[in-house]
Amino acid sequence: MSLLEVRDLTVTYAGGAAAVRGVDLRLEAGQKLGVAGESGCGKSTLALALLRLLPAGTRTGGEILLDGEDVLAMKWGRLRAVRWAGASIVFQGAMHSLNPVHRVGDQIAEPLLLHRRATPSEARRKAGELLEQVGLPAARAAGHPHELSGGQRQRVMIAMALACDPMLIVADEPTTALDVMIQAQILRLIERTVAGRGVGLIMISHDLAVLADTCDRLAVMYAGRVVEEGPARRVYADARHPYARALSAAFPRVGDPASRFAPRGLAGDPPDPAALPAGCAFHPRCPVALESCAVDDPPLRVAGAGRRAACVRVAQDAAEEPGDPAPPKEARRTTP
Ligand SMILES: Nc1ncnc2c1ncn2[C@@H]1O[C@H](COP(=O)(O)OP(=O)(O)OP(=O)(O)O)[C@@H](O)[C@H]1O
Repeated sequence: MSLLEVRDLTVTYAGGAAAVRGVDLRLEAGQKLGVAGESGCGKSTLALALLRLLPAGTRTGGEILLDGEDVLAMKWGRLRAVRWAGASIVFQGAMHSLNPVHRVGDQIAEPLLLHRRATPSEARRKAGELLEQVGLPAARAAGHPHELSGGQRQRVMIAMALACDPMLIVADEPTTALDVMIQAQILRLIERTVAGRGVGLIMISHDLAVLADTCDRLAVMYAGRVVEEGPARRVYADARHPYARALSAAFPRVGDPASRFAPRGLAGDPPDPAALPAGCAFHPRCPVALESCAVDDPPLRVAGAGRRAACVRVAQDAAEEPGDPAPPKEARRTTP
């Protein structure tokens, strides 16, 4: 049994925005899965859905099996027990996630008091240990969030996420608000933390390069769907879906002078999730779209060893070259 299995997940906001559409994902214990995509593609919605933190009135469908148990079907009491202890989330802006009026140590101790039935002195001691594990002096526990830098606050968020030894950590743009040096430190901290404990990690970012460097596998989302999924470095270096290829071309590669000349960005904007185009949602922006793409919306299909992509052209090539096909030649020439 996988640590996490997401089956045909759909999320529709009260106003009708279909933010996540039929997402299937799987994560094994100790594995790191990156989820990438442009702003508005549904990454944060997916993260919130995993812990059932979506706003009231949002409709969900499908299954989110965490260690075999469906998060979407859990009774309220069970769900409360699973949050922090089964799965925890690290959000982007730690200043907004931490309570400004409470001491840092008390905030780390709170999940321990609630979920681990720790005594106040045990929880305080553990909070100090957790701070040291994320590279902060235990004495920082006595401080308030405004006394810490952005990077230090993000370390506190990671300490909180670890407090109850969850099986799964979901990190939603954990380093986006930080400068590049601190970003690298926090990424290494997350990697070490996950590796040392064997927990699963889902890391969400618009930055494919960061995910390729940090994660084992990568899922690329577009308009609420996963359009490509596979081993992280291979998806980054040689994406099969035209959107994933455009996204990876938007990030220059160190040591690859040719990539400096790769076209940046994609023409047009992602579609409004409340008014999606017919067929493949990417077809109006796709440089290699066929006529049928305005009608057909292909599912994820095998696109090489351990890889899947949702593009009619990839499916054609996969049929011609079973095993590990090259990306469509025409598409490669015209990378957007
Ligand atoms: N509470 C909400 N009510 C209605 N629509 C929402 C709500 N939250 C998000 N959306 C819409 O759902 C879509 C997906 O948003 P989401 O925040 O999941 O995307 P994202 O990929 O995480 O983007 P970003 O990187 O900008 O955070 C967007 O079109 C967004 O406007």
